[in-house]
Amino acid sequence: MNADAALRERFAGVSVSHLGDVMDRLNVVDGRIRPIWPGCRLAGRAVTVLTAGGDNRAIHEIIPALKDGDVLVVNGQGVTHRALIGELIAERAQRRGCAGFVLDAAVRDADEIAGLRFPVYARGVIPAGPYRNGPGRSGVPVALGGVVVRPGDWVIGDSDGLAVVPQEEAEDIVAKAESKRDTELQQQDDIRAGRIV
Ligand SMILES: O=C([O-])CC(=O)C(=O)O
Ligand SMILES: [Mg+2]
Repeated sequence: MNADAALRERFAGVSVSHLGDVMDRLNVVDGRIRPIWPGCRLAGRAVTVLTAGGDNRAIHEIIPALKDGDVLVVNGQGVTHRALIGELIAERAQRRGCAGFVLDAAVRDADEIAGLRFPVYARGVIPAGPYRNGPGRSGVPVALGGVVVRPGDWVIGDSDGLAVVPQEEAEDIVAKAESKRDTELQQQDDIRAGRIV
């Protein structure tokens, strides 16, 4: 297993709440960017897109470059009256090994994406389709629900929401989150055994 795959597995084993806690409760994304199907989980490194509201040209352009474990992070200006992606774009990305999408924007084809079990987090769901005119950029730092995401940063999602882990600190942060998880598991045992009342 390469280093990224090993880290991905460790991130998948901790909760987003614990990751937020060990980053001083910062680096947690606006809670209005939600998983679009129940049980959705996500861990991978960011590939970034900045696009005009309601326009997915830059997303189409980046899909063929996606690699195993990438998370596509899109700043779509928070626009929720037009969907930037749907089932077809999702399935193309999934077939390239993409770990999921996170959009500060809306999406569509929610049932079909749930059927793919492809992790997608978005600010909204709406049937209205996108324009494809541009402008857009990729590979730049983007804002995601109040947090800066640079290409290569880790993005972790569970049912509570999303956290962004700076790439330089990934090992340190995941180790602290594992430690917090283990401490709380012990506390849970103590509660169940009546040692903590
Ligand atoms: O039409 C689009 O570009 C978005 C969409 O519904 C899909 O990817 O299935
Ligand atoms: Mg569609």
